[in-house]
Amino acid sequence: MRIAVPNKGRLHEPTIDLLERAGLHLDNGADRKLYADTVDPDVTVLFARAADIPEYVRDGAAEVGITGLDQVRESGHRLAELLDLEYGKCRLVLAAPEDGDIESVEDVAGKTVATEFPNIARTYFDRQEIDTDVVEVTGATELTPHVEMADAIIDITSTGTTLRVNRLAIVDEVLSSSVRLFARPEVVDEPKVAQLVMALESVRSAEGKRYLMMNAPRDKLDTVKDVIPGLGGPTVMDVAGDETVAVHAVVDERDVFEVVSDLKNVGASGILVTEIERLVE
Ligand SMILES: Nc1ncnc2c1ncn2[C@@H]1O[C@H](COP(=O)(O)OP(=O)(O)OP(=O)(O)O)[C@@H](O)[C@H]1O
Ligand SMILES: O=P(O)(O)OC[C@H]1O[C@H](OP(=O)(O)OP(=O)(O)O)[C@H](O)[C@@H]1O
Ligand SMILES: [Mg+2]
Repeated sequence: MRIAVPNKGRLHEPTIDLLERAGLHLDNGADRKLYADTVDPDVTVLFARAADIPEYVRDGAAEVGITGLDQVRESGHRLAELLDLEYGKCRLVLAAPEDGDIESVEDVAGKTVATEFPNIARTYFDRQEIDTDVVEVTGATELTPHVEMADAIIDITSTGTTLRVNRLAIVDEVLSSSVRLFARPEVVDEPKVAQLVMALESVRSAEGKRYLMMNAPRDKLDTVKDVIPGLGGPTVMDVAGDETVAVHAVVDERDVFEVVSDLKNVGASGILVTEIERLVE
């Protein structure tokens, strides 16, 4: 199985990090190569531009790909979405100069809109039957209204800083995007693909969770159990001697602060809090 992942830019590192945490360690020195082997002899990682990944997958150069939903929509290819990986969150918006007279989508009729996403833009305007001239640019889209190249833009925003700095206001949201795992429809049932989905899901399930281990007096076990907010009941193990048991549990990271002091108060000792790499549910 070949997995196409972004070769650079903001999506590169979190994607490599996710694959690593999923246990698919990439060969050393993978960073500057075009592809990398992994610990699994049947899995290779291909590095491609985020915008080209849908084409790699459609074409069969890779079975699956990891890239933004915006890129898949822009490509127009029909790919199966297997997982929302929930990073690279951004919105594609229609924006226009703050002090101009474009306040709704209808105001863009007969005007020019610059974008890196011409296919998404045309579909968006066609659906609303708004006749607009879409001009394709490959970056710095926010500049175009200031140099009379365009009256409005369709571009990515996340914090809103770039729009604000360029005195552009959001007129409408075109698409809400995040990074997804995509596959060619024909391969979705292949065992290797299912294995990858499970591995990536297990990393996501472990995020924000901690593993608690402690000793507790056997006669306090019920109170200890009451204090632990459960993802299922805790695991209880006998330890040498009759009076003490070991208790293990998975808890939400945001509960740890309170739970640990509660546990201490009800008699637990030797409390350990550790990170969880993966959680297969
Ligand atoms: N500001 C942002 N916040 C969150 N996600 C973003 C942002 N900009 C882009 N993305 C997501 O990252 C994807 C890749 O963006 P892009 O191709 O522009 O690469 P980049 O990371 O910006 O690097 P470069 O522009 O230097 O090539 C986009 O398709 C989108 O899904
Ligand atoms: O709402 P904000 O947080 O300001 O983010 C939005 C900006 O981020 C992206 O640009 P990027 O930084 O990737 O530069 P690029 O134009 O070179 O892709 C995007 O094209 C916007 O310009
Ligand atoms: Mg960018």
